[in-house]
Amino acid sequence: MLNKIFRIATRQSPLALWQAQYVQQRLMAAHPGLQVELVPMVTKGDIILDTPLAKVGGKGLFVKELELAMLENRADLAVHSMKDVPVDFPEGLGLVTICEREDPRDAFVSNLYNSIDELPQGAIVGTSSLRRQCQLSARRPDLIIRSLRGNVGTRLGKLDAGEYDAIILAAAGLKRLGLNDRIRQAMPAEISLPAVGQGAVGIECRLDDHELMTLLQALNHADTDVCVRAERAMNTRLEGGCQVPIGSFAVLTDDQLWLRGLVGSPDGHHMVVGERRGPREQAEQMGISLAEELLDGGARDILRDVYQGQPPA
Ligand SMILES: NCc1[nH]cc(CCC(=O)O)c1CC(=O)O
Repeated sequence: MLNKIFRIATRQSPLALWQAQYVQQRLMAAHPGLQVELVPMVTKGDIILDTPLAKVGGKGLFVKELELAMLENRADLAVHSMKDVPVDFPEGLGLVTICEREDPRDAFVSNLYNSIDELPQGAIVGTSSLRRQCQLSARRPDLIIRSLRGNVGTRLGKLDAGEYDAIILAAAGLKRLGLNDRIRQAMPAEISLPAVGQGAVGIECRLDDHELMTLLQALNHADTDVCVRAERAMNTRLEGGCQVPIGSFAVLTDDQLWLRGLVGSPDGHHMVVGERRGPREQAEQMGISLAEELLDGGARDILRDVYQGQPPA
Protein backbone atom coordinates (compact mmCIF):
# COMPACT_ATOMS: atom_id res chain seq x y z
CA MET A 1 0.00 0.00 0.00
CA LEU A 2 2.76 2.44 0.84
CA ASN A 3 4.27 2.11 -2.64
CA LYS A 4 1.22 3.70 -4.12
CA ILE A 5 1.15 7.45 -4.80
CA PHE A 6 -2.16 9.23 -4.22
CA ARG A 7 -2.75 12.03 -6.73
CA ILE A 8 -4.73 15.17 -5.89
CA ALA A 9 -6.33 16.89 -8.90
CA THR A 10 -6.27 20.63 -8.28
CA ARG A 11 -6.87 23.95 -9.96
CA GLN A 12 -3.89 26.26 -10.00
CA SER A 13 -5.24 29.38 -8.33
CA PRO A 14 -3.30 30.21 -5.16
CA LEU A 15 -6.35 29.33 -3.04
CA ALA A 16 -6.94 25.98 -4.77
CA LEU A 17 -3.26 25.11 -4.42
CA TRP A 18 -3.31 26.12 -0.74
CA GLN A 19 -6.28 23.82 -0.13
CA ALA A 20 -4.75 20.92 -2.06
CA GLN A 21 -1.45 21.29 -0.21
CA TYR A 22 -3.33 21.47 3.09
CA VAL A 23 -4.98 18.12 2.36
CA GLN A 24 -1.70 16.68 1.08
CA GLN A 25 0.09 17.68 4.29
CA ARG A 26 -2.70 16.51 6.58
CA LEU A 27 -2.87 13.14 4.81
CA MET A 28 0.89 12.66 5.11
CA ALA A 29 0.88 13.74 8.77
CA ALA A 30 -1.97 11.36 9.63
CA HIS A 31 -0.35 8.48 7.74
CA PRO A 32 3.46 8.66 7.95
CA GLY A 33 5.11 7.21 4.85
CA LEU A 34 2.11 7.85 2.61
CA GLN A 35 2.97 9.43 -0.75
CA VAL A 36 0.67 12.19 -1.97
CA GLU A 37 1.29 14.42 -4.98
CA LEU A 38 -0.55 17.24 -6.73
CA VAL A 39 -1.83 17.08 -10.31
CA PRO A 40 -2.40 20.73 -11.33
CA MET A 41 -5.10 21.28 -13.96
CA VAL A 42 -6.83 24.10 -15.82
CA THR A 43 -10.67 24.21 -15.69
CA LYS A 44 -13.17 26.10 -17.83
CA GLY A 45 -13.96 28.31 -14.86
CA ASP A 46 -10.33 29.46 -14.86
CA ILE A 47 -10.42 30.31 -18.57
CA ILE A 48 -13.73 32.18 -18.82
CA LEU A 49 -13.01 35.13 -16.57
CA ASP A 50 -14.93 38.01 -18.08
CA THR A 51 -18.50 36.73 -17.79
CA PRO A 52 -20.58 36.40 -14.61
CA LEU A 53 -20.56 32.76 -13.54
CA ALA A 54 -24.33 32.61 -13.58
CA LYS A 55 -24.28 33.26 -17.33
CA VAL A 56 -21.69 30.66 -18.35
CA GLY A 57 -23.08 27.61 -16.61
CA GLY A 58 -22.47 28.06 -12.92
CA LYS A 59 -19.98 26.82 -10.41
CA GLY A 60 -19.79 23.31 -11.85
CA LEU A 61 -17.28 24.74 -14.31
CA PHE A 62 -14.61 24.52 -11.66
CA VAL A 63 -15.10 20.88 -10.76
CA LYS A 64 -16.03 19.01 -13.96
CA GLU A 65 -12.48 18.67 -15.27
CA LEU A 66 -11.20 17.49 -11.91
CA GLU A 67 -13.95 14.86 -11.82
CA LEU A 68 -13.08 13.64 -15.29
CA ALA A 69 -9.47 13.20 -14.19
CA MET A 70 -10.60 10.97 -11.31
CA LEU A 71 -12.97 8.95 -13.50
CA GLU A 72 -10.18 8.39 -16.05
CA ASN A 73 -7.78 7.44 -13.27
CA ARG A 74 -5.42 10.33 -13.91
CA ALA A 75 -6.01 11.44 -10.31
CA ASP A 76 -7.41 9.86 -7.13
CA LEU A 77 -8.95 12.74 -5.21
CA ALA A 78 -9.99 16.36 -5.63
CA VAL A 79 -10.10 19.07 -3.00
CA HIS A 80 -12.92 21.59 -3.29
CA SER A 81 -14.20 24.70 -1.58
CA MET A 82 -17.54 23.24 -0.47
CA LYS A 83 -19.19 26.40 -1.70
CA ASP A 84 -18.30 25.47 -5.28
CA VAL A 85 -19.40 21.83 -5.16
CA PRO A 86 -22.66 21.18 -7.06
CA VAL A 87 -25.47 19.16 -5.54
CA ASP A 88 -25.00 16.11 -7.75
CA PHE A 89 -21.94 13.98 -8.39
CA PRO A 90 -21.12 11.92 -11.46
CA GLU A 91 -21.79 8.20 -11.12
CA GLY A 92 -18.93 6.60 -9.19
CA LEU A 93 -17.75 9.75 -7.43
CA GLY A 94 -18.77 11.25 -4.12
CA LEU A 95 -17.86 13.62 -1.37
CA VAL A 96 -16.27 11.53 1.36
CA THR A 97 -14.62 13.99 3.75
CA ILE A 98 -15.27 17.51 5.03
CA CYS A 99 -12.42 19.24 6.85
CA GLU A 100 -12.76 21.73 9.69
CA ARG A 101 -14.35 24.98 8.65
CA GLU A 102 -12.37 28.24 8.47
CA ASP A 103 -14.15 31.54 9.16
CA PRO A 104 -17.46 31.18 7.26
CA ARG A 105 -18.24 34.91 7.03
CA ASP A 106 -18.18 37.29 4.11
CA ALA A 107 -15.47 39.92 4.35
CA PHE A 108 -15.88 43.59 3.52
CA VAL A 109 -12.63 44.75 1.93
CA SER A 110 -11.85 48.38 1.16
CA ASN A 111 -8.95 50.82 1.21
CA LEU A 112 -11.23 53.70 2.21
CA TYR A 113 -14.06 52.51 4.45
CA ASN A 114 -14.32 50.26 7.48
CA SER A 115 -17.76 48.74 6.93
CA ILE A 116 -20.72 48.61 4.58
CA ASP A 117 -22.53 51.18 6.73
CA GLU A 118 -19.65 53.65 6.29
CA LEU A 119 -19.88 53.59 2.50
CA PRO A 120 -21.02 56.92 1.02
CA GLN A 121 -24.20 57.18 -1.05
CA GLY A 122 -23.85 55.53 -4.45
CA ALA A 123 -20.55 53.80 -3.67
CA ILE A 124 -19.40 51.08 -6.08
CA VAL A 125 -19.10 47.60 -4.59
CA GLY A 126 -17.59 44.65 -6.45
CA THR A 127 -19.09 41.17 -6.27
CA SER A 128 -20.41 38.67 -8.79
CA SER A 129 -22.33 36.72 -6.18
CA LEU A 130 -26.10 37.17 -6.46
CA ARG A 131 -26.37 36.25 -2.77
CA ARG A 132 -24.01 39.04 -1.73
CA GLN A 133 -25.58 41.47 -4.18
CA CYS A 134 -29.05 40.75 -2.80
CA GLN A 135 -28.08 41.29 0.83
CA LEU A 136 -25.98 44.40 0.11
CA SER A 137 -28.76 45.98 -1.92
CA ALA A 138 -31.41 45.15 0.67
CA ARG A 139 -29.40 46.97 3.34
CA ARG A 140 -28.12 49.74 1.09
CA PRO A 141 -30.33 50.24 -2.01
CA ASP A 142 -28.17 53.21 -3.08
CA LEU A 143 -25.04 51.11 -3.68
CA ILE A 144 -23.94 50.32 -7.21
CA ILE A 145 -23.00 46.66 -7.54
CA ARG A 146 -20.46 45.84 -10.25
CA SER A 147 -19.34 42.41 -11.44
CA LEU A 148 -16.02 41.13 -10.06
CA ARG A 149 -14.43 37.88 -11.18
CA GLY A 150 -11.05 36.22 -11.02
CA ASN A 151 -9.07 34.67 -8.21
CA VAL A 152 -8.58 36.41 -4.87
CA GLY A 153 -5.39 38.23 -5.92
CA THR A 154 -6.96 39.50 -9.14
CA ARG A 155 -9.97 40.83 -7.25
CA LEU A 156 -7.82 42.64 -4.70
CA GLY A 157 -5.79 44.11 -7.57
CA LYS A 158 -8.93 45.56 -9.14
CA LEU A 159 -9.91 47.11 -5.82
CA ASP A 160 -6.43 48.59 -5.40
CA ALA A 161 -6.57 49.97 -8.94
CA GLY A 162 -9.58 52.02 -7.89
CA GLU A 163 -12.24 50.18 -9.88
CA TYR A 164 -14.39 49.78 -6.76
CA ASP A 165 -14.88 51.53 -3.42
CA ALA A 166 -15.14 48.14 -1.73
CA ILE A 167 -15.38 44.46 -2.62
CA ILE A 168 -16.81 41.44 -0.82
CA LEU A 169 -14.80 38.22 -0.55
CA ALA A 170 -14.99 35.13 1.61
CA ALA A 171 -13.02 35.67 4.82
CA ALA A 172 -11.81 32.06 4.60
CA GLY A 173 -9.98 32.56 1.32
CA LEU A 174 -8.26 35.71 2.57
CA LYS A 175 -7.22 34.07 5.81
CA ARG A 176 -5.86 30.97 4.10
CA LEU A 177 -3.76 33.12 1.80
CA GLY A 178 -2.37 35.16 4.70
CA LEU A 179 -4.37 38.23 3.66
CA ASN A 180 -6.23 38.60 6.95
CA ASP A 181 -5.19 42.24 7.24
CA ARG A 182 -7.21 43.13 4.12
CA ILE A 183 -10.45 42.39 6.00
CA ARG A 184 -12.03 45.65 7.21
CA GLN A 185 -15.21 43.99 8.48
CA ALA A 186 -16.01 40.32 8.94
CA MET A 187 -19.69 40.66 8.14
CA PRO A 188 -21.97 39.01 10.71
CA ALA A 189 -24.47 36.46 9.39
CA GLU A 190 -27.23 38.94 10.20
CA ILE A 191 -25.81 41.31 7.57
CA SER A 192 -24.61 38.75 5.03
CA LEU A 193 -25.75 35.17 5.47
CA PRO A 194 -22.92 33.03 4.06
CA ALA A 195 -23.22 30.64 1.13
CA VAL A 196 -23.80 26.93 1.59
CA GLY A 197 -20.52 25.35 2.70
CA GLN A 198 -18.58 28.61 2.73
CA GLY A 199 -15.23 28.26 4.48
CA ALA A 200 -15.23 24.45 4.40
CA VAL A 201 -12.97 22.27 2.28
CA GLY A 202 -14.33 18.97 1.00
CA ILE A 203 -12.66 15.95 -0.57
CA GLU A 204 -14.13 13.98 -3.46
CA CYS A 205 -12.92 10.59 -4.69
CA ARG A 206 -13.99 7.41 -6.48
CA LEU A 207 -16.49 5.58 -4.29
CA ASP A 208 -14.84 2.21 -5.00
CA ASP A 209 -11.48 3.42 -3.66
CA HIS A 210 -11.96 1.99 -0.18
CA GLU A 211 -8.29 2.26 0.71
CA LEU A 212 -8.29 6.02 0.10
CA MET A 213 -11.64 6.54 1.79
CA THR A 214 -10.30 4.86 4.93
CA LEU A 215 -7.19 7.06 4.87
CA LEU A 216 -9.33 10.19 4.43
CA GLN A 217 -11.43 9.49 7.51
CA ALA A 218 -8.65 11.00 9.65
CA LEU A 219 -9.34 14.40 8.04
CA ASN A 220 -13.10 14.46 8.54
CA HIS A 221 -14.41 17.05 11.00
CA ALA A 222 -17.69 15.76 12.39
CA ASP A 223 -19.12 19.13 13.46
CA THR A 224 -18.34 20.84 10.15
CA ASP A 225 -19.71 17.80 8.36
CA VAL A 226 -23.09 18.02 10.11
CA CYS A 227 -23.39 21.79 9.52
CA VAL A 228 -22.56 21.51 5.83
CA ARG A 229 -24.96 18.57 5.45
CA ALA A 230 -27.81 20.69 6.81
CA GLU A 231 -26.88 23.59 4.51
CA ARG A 232 -26.58 21.36 1.45
CA ALA A 233 -29.86 19.58 2.19
CA MET A 234 -31.58 22.97 2.17
CA ASN A 235 -29.87 23.92 -1.08
CA THR A 236 -30.66 20.59 -2.74
CA ARG A 237 -34.35 20.94 -1.92
CA LEU A 238 -34.32 24.49 -3.35
CA GLU A 239 -32.49 24.36 -6.64
CA GLY A 240 -30.85 22.70 -9.59
CA GLY A 241 -27.21 23.71 -9.70
CA CYS A 242 -26.85 27.24 -11.09
CA GLN A 243 -25.51 30.19 -9.20
CA VAL A 244 -28.44 31.42 -7.15
CA PRO A 245 -29.13 34.06 -4.49
CA ILE A 246 -29.28 31.53 -1.66
CA GLY A 247 -27.67 31.79 1.76
CA SER A 248 -27.54 28.85 4.14
CA PHE A 249 -25.58 28.78 7.35
CA ALA A 250 -25.56 26.33 10.25
CA VAL A 251 -23.80 26.52 13.59
CA LEU A 252 -23.54 23.79 16.19
CA THR A 253 -23.58 24.39 19.94
CA ASP A 254 -23.67 21.45 22.36
CA ASP A 255 -25.02 19.14 19.65
CA GLN A 256 -27.84 21.59 18.90
CA LEU A 257 -27.92 22.78 15.33
CA TRP A 258 -29.09 26.26 14.34
CA LEU A 259 -29.70 26.56 10.62
CA ARG A 260 -30.56 29.85 8.94
CA GLY A 261 -31.67 30.18 5.31
CA LEU A 262 -32.25 33.00 2.85
CA VAL A 263 -33.51 33.25 -0.71
CA GLY A 264 -33.61 36.68 -2.31
CA SER A 265 -33.99 38.49 -5.59
CA PRO A 266 -30.65 39.80 -6.90
CA ASP A 267 -31.87 43.41 -6.58
CA GLY A 268 -32.60 42.89 -2.89
CA HIS A 269 -36.26 43.88 -3.25
CA HIS A 270 -37.49 40.48 -2.16
CA MET A 271 -36.00 38.35 0.57
CA VAL A 272 -37.37 35.25 2.27
CA VAL A 273 -35.64 34.10 5.44
CA GLY A 274 -36.19 31.34 7.97
CA GLU A 275 -34.48 29.19 10.58
CA ARG A 276 -34.57 25.81 12.28
CA ARG A 277 -33.18 24.62 15.59
CA GLY A 278 -32.84 20.96 16.47
CA PRO A 279 -30.60 18.04 17.41
CA ARG A 280 -27.61 17.35 15.16
CA GLU A 281 -29.03 13.98 14.16
CA GLN A 282 -31.77 15.81 12.26
CA ALA A 283 -29.45 18.03 10.20
CA GLU A 284 -30.73 16.94 6.81
CA GLN A 285 -34.43 16.93 7.73
CA MET A 286 -34.01 20.44 9.11
CA GLY A 287 -32.47 21.57 5.83
CA ILE A 288 -35.29 20.07 3.80
CA SER A 289 -38.10 21.42 5.98
CA LEU A 290 -36.53 24.90 6.04
CA ALA A 291 -36.26 24.83 2.25
CA GLU A 292 -39.94 23.92 1.99
CA GLU A 293 -40.93 26.76 4.30
CA LEU A 294 -38.87 29.18 2.20
CA LEU A 295 -40.36 27.87 -1.07
CA ASP A 296 -43.90 28.34 0.22
CA GLY A 297 -42.97 31.74 1.64
CA GLY A 298 -42.04 33.17 -1.75
CA ALA A 299 -38.73 31.55 -2.70
CA ARG A 300 -40.42 29.54 -5.45
CA ASP A 301 -41.33 32.71 -7.34
CA ILE A 302 -37.97 34.36 -6.72
CA LEU A 303 -36.02 31.33 -7.97
CA ARG A 304 -38.23 30.96 -11.03
CA ASP A 305 -37.44 34.53 -12.03
CA VAL A 306 -33.72 34.01 -11.45
CA TYR A 307 -33.59 30.79 -13.48
CA GLN A 308 -35.38 32.46 -16.39
CA GLY A 309 -32.32 34.64 -16.86
CA GLN A 310 -29.88 31.72 -16.83
CA PRO A 311 -29.02 28.72 -18.98
CA PRO A 312 -29.85 25.29 -17.51
CA ALA A 313 -27.21 23.80 -15.18
N1 LIG B 1 -16.61 31.44 -5.50
C1 LIG B 1 -15.17 31.35 -5.39
C2 LIG B 1 -14.74 30.93 -4.04
N2 LIG B 1 -14.91 29.66 -3.63
C3 LIG B 1 -14.46 29.58 -2.33
C4 LIG B 1 -14.00 30.82 -1.95
C5 LIG B 1 -13.46 31.17 -0.64
C6 LIG B 1 -13.14 30.08 0.32
C7 LIG B 1 -14.30 29.34 0.89
O1 LIG B 1 -15.45 29.79 0.93
O2 LIG B 1 -14.04 28.23 1.38
C8 LIG B 1 -14.15 31.69 -3.04
C9 LIG B 1 -13.76 33.10 -3.12
C10 LIG B 1 -14.74 34.06 -2.52
O3 LIG B 1 -15.95 33.81 -2.48
O4 LIG B 1 -14.30 35.12 -2.09
